[in-house]
Amino acid sequence: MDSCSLEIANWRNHQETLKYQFDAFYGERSTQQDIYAGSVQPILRHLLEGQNASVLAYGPTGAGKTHTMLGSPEQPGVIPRALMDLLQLTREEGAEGRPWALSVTMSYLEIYQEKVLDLLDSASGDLVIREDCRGNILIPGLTQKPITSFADFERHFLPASRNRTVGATRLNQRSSRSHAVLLVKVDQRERLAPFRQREGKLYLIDLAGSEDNRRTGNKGLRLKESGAINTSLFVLGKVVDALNQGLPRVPYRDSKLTRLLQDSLGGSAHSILIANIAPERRFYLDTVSALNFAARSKEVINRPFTNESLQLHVLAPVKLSQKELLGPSEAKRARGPEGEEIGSPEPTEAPASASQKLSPLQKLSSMDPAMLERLLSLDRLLGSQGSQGAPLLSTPRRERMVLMKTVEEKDLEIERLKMKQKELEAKVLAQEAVDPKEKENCSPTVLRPLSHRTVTVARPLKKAVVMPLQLIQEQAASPNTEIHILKNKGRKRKLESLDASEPEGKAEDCWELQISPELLAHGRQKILDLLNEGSARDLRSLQRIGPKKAQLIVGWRELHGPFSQVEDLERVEGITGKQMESFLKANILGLAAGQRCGPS
Ligand SMILES: Nc1ncnc2c1ncn2[C@@H]1O[C@H](COP(=O)(O)OP(=O)(O)OP(=O)(O)O)[C@@H](O)[C@H]1O
Repeated sequence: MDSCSLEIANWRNHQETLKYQFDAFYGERSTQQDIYAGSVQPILRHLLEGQNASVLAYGPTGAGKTHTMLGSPEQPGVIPRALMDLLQLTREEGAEGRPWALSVTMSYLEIYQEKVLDLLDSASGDLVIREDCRGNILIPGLTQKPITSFADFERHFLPASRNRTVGATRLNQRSSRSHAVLLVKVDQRERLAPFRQREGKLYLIDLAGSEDNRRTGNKGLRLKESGAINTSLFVLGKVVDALNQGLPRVPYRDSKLTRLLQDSLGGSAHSILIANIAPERRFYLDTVSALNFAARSKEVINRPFTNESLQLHVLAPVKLSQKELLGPSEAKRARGPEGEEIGSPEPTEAPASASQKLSPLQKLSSMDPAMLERLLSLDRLLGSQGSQGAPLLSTPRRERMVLMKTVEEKDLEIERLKMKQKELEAKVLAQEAVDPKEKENCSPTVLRPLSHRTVTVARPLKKAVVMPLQLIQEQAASPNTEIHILKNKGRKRKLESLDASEPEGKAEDCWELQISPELLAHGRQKILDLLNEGSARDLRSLQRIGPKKAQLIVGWRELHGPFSQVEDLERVEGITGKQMESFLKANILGLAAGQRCGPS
């Protein structure tokens, strides 16, 4: 329609059209330069402000993502153009006499079948993705090559690109079978006081294409790859939806791709999504799906911020004494045998005079920013509560550390209690699923939000264990009866015998106790058959399986083959061990209840 919108026929209703509004729309006549200059180039300057940026090419297989990102020698794409400009910018900004010294490094990786592989070091194995205390995503062990010129970049990038996994499918002779991620880091160091440091990260991502395997003709390995690609793109969609809906849990960890992009999706980056679409009729549904995804992604609001810190050696020029830094007792330990201050050529000044010379910022600069932030918020909290005494920030470092440790421990304890709470909630819900009548009897407090409850809400759970226990109660009524139960020990299931005189609470925890071993085995087999043979729709008939989980299960099955036991569900990305257990319990108890209420 115009440079920001497009309109396509609505396949559901031929009288209507679907209209999409984007920041930019590039038609068939657009050139690589149009896309780069119009949408990508403007974000590069943010890297020099210490902010992150990312560009993702998304779309169905064969629609031109690699062409857009890499291009050809005649029509270079986003990656070579961005690198050329960024290196030029950093040379200008980092020139002698300018306030900041700049350096650029590059890393290049692919996510292939949920493995993170270093393309600059083909010998490296699957790398782990971690998050630091400030929420930055890191990949320890990933190669970083310093680059100062475009020739440097090409020297590393071109051979590494050949390491990328590609393969022929019916729709693309050189189809990318992995998500390729080029990471370019710009580090800045201020040449004069206060010697600030900044880091800006640029992710340039060529995503693997979503694939309809009926059309790609994928089989064997291609089908497995396709399963991994579709699952991770599905999770990407889930993340975008969760961000749009403001859900408390965004499932970043459900795939390597979204985990890696955690600080670029709804995080601190300037993000651009390029949705590649193919205008041919046979790609119509792929086009609608890519446009819908792009429209949803456009709603995500990122909040870019500057990654800035102060260099530690800044403390020497301001003559900060060891005592100021460490507190009196640690300063003593840090002194040499003659009492001279280690690492300080200047004579020691009295703490009072030293501190008078320091601005508050300089004093705080010695601290880990995360800790500083927490201390500030604690100080604010104490202030708002009218607490007496010195604020935390002016207590000596050692005491501060002790206080921080206590706070951390309390946090961990709260987290542990929250987990316990969730576990109990899951049990209550499982029980409700089994016996709706009991649900009516349950106290309404069971469904109150977490914050309104105390941590000991086990009582409704106890009350909810009614129907399936009948069998046990019958058996327990006869003295000296031994009941066989299946007890969870780690992942191994062990047959143990439990004396009927076991305390009631223990019997309650072992829900398998509530049904006969035959019924249990039958239920497990029925669920396993459904997991292996059911369509996404069939899977939704299971308790605790919604449309998204059903899709994840189908994706996993495509990738890894049939489940050998129900517990394998835990291996599906996005399904935790706890969820698997609560799934097993709800379904088996549900089946058992069905059998008991049946015509027999
Ligand atoms: N705008 C374009 N101009 C010229 N050729 C193009 C254009 N877009 C794509 N192509 C060509 O179409 C073919 C498929 O494109 P490409 O490999 O970039 O698709 P893709 O979306 O990356 O696919 P996959 O997801 O399977 O990796 C390539 O041969 C590419 O050169």
